[in-house]
Amino acid sequence: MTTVPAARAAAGDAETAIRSRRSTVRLTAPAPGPDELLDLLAAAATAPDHGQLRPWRLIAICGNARVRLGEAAAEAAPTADLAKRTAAKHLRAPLMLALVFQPRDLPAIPRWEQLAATSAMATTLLLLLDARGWGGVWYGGPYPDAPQVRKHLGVGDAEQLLGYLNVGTPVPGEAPRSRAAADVRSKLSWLGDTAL
Ligand SMILES: Cc1cc2nc3c(=O)[nH]c(=O)nc-3n(C[C@H](O)[C@H](O)[C@H](O)COP(=O)(O)O)c2cc1C
Repeated sequence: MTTVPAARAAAGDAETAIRSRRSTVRLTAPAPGPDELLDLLAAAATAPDHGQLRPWRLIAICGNARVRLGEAAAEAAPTADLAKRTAAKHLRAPLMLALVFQPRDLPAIPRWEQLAATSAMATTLLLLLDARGWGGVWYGGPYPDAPQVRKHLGVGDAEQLLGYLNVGTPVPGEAPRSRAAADVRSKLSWLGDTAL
């Protein structure tokens, strides 16, 4: 049985991990391998999820597969310059995790709840990566809805690409970015007696 002090210590660890997490843009090799990724994913899949639908899947893209995906995305760019920049964006991390949303048509669990569950899983995964010393950042694109990208990744008609989690090792020597505390006072209102 977990004792109260032990539970408090664990909560402290979790809070420290949450408060210190930052997205890492500058990433290098290595990235977590298949076994560690599955382990992390199993932990991330514990995020709140109405009905435990897990309405998502990930496609891990590494090595030359990033080049080929970059070429497919570049086809969607309107200019040659943007095409070049788009292709380069696929080489910024050793591992890209394409996040594919798979909503199901269920009256009791609307699409927005399934999207929220998917987002909760993704942010939990980023937090776990950060806590283990890996770096990660969520990008919405490039061109997640482009037919070339969808076809290349095999995104089905009923699915939606929610961008990529770029994953790898934070570039050594970069100072951790500090974070200004958010002023959330205007974000919380109460109804009822606050003397709890
Ligand atoms: C769904 C989603 C998509 C995002 N897409 C982009 C993006 O395309 N480009 C970008 O610079 N940041 C994007 N961000 C923001 C970064 O992932 C990151 O959260 C932001 O840079 C703040 O850094 P922090 O997580 O350390 O606070 C996205 C975030 C989310 C949740």
